[in-house]
Amino acid sequence: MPEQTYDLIVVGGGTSAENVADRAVQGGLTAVIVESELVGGACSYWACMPSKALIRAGTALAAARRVQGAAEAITGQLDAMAAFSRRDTIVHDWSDQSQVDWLESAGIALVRGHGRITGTREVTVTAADGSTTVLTAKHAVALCPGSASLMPAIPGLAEVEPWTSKEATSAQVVPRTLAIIGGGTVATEMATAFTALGSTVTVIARGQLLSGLEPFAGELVAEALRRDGATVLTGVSANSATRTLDGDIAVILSDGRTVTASELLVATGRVPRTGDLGLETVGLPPGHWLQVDDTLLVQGHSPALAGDWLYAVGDVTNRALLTHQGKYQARAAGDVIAARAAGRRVDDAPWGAHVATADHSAVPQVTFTDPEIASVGLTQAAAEKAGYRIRVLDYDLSWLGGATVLADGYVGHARAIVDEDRRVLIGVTFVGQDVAELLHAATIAVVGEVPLERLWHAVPSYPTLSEVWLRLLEEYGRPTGA
Ligand SMILES: Cc1cc2nc3c(=O)[nH]c(=O)nc-3n(C[C@H](O)[C@H](O)[C@H](O)COP(=O)(O)OP(=O)(O)OC[C@H]3O[C@@H](n4cnc5c(N)ncnc54)[C@H](O)[C@@H]3O)c2cc1C
Ligand SMILES: NC(=O)c1ccc[n+]([C@@H]2O[C@H](COP(=O)([O-])OP(=O)(O)OC[C@H]3O[C@@H](n4cnc5c(N)ncnc54)[C@H](O)[C@@H]3O)[C@@H](O)[C@H]2O)c1
Repeated sequence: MPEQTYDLIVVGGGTSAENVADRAVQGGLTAVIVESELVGGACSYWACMPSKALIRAGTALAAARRVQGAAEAITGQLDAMAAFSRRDTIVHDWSDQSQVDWLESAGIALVRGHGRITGTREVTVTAADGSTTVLTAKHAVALCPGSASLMPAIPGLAEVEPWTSKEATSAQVVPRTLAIIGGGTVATEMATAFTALGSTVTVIARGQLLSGLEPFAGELVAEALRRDGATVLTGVSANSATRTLDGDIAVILSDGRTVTASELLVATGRVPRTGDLGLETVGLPPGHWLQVDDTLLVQGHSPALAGDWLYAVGDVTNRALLTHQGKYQARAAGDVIAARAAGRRVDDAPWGAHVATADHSAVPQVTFTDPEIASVGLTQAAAEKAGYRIRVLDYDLSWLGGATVLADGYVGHARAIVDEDRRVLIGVTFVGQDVAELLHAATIAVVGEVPLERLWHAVPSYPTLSEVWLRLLEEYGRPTGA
């Protein structure tokens, strides 16, 4: 059985893993990544990139339709096959060669196969042909196995073999009719994509759409999906599923209705890929999310965890299931692993170089529906629950000169949450066409705890959507200088 030794072993080869390894190597360590499928992970091949590629054809067309003069030039239909082809190019036809080349250029070793912890600082990799390699880490092991689709225990569901996000994002045909169970990010984004591609879509959501965000976000998205021909059912659950004689899937709802569709997508959240990771060998329960501290060290009471050697990064921590947030955690983890290995000072105070402080209070997210949703920090409800003394600022984006120029009949809304005790922003949400690129300014304001008085000096250009910043400040009231 071959054996290899590295300073750092990273299990999983997604975006989080790549960034942990890269930072550790830049910090002077040797690192190996263990990957059982495609280097680059979910984001590149089954999640962010293909889903955004599928959505883009529809939103580009819709944007042109909203500009008199441009709309007249649209004489044909959206070409779904061409959209699939563009998606295939964007995911490199599911080849990870370019990412493998990048690993090599970054000085990171790769072992293909399924990794399992088999002891303290030890990972055994089983390759596709059954052969095994034992890897030993001098300093640390970082677990980055990501997450998988949650399949709820609905009678008949497994038997009808529904799509998960993986089948939806890699689809090669447009289903005539598509039912979607779930009302979160995947459900609303895929409803947006497949409605534009030509499916007749029915969303089955047990609550309101996008219930973790400001309520107006889900309401505007539901309104837009209905306008575009989708059916959005809220406050109903799927009780069972079955195949009909003609091969369709029938979903029986809690209110007695039946939704029949040629495909069914289940988009009800994620589970950690920790069931077969060897966690039991170090006293951790398999199948659970991994608890970490802000330096991404796995928390637990087992003596096998002594010596600060086991880290977890990305979805598996259940902190914020987003590519950019996993990469942020990874930069901190890679740097702190290198610092601890070299006996250098660890900068673990809040907002220090070696901690993922933003996970708690400033997570940005764009939901690529039409209208888009861009949000960071706390919603009004979350801020109230956390006990902040807040003021809520609302503004209708359609009143902006920038919106008037951007699109005829622009629909959108902004909300900012002010912490009245510190007079800083703790949450911002924008909903509307092209608001994604507004988000980073909000993230900087929240992370930087920029006083409202200073924000008056950040002058937005006219006529752009960013003038919403001025309007929100005016809603709050201009400082008098008295
Ligand atoms: C449909 C969809 C769309 C999304 N869109 C966005 C978006 O637009 N923006 C955004 O920020 N986030 C988005 N996300 C979330 C984003 O995809 C994840 O947060 C991100 O991919 C997580 O990265 P990760 O490195 O933690 O895990 P992953 O990317 O899942 O990587 C884990 C890797 O580990 C490998 N692996 C697992 N176990 C083992 C093992 N034992 N041995 C060897 N290898 C193993 C897997 O094969 C996989 O390649 C989306 C998610 C979905 C489902
Ligand atoms: N643009 C983006 O950044 C983007 C896009 C897609 C996914 N993601 C990430 O991927 C993660 C997974 O997305 P998701 O949409 O699967 O999860 P989610 O948590 O966003 O939504 C899950 C939905 O399923 C519903 N649900 C849960 N259990 C159910 C059940 N038993 N029956 C019926 N409904 C049920 C919930 O009420 C919720 O509406 C998210 O956390 C998100 O951060 C991000």
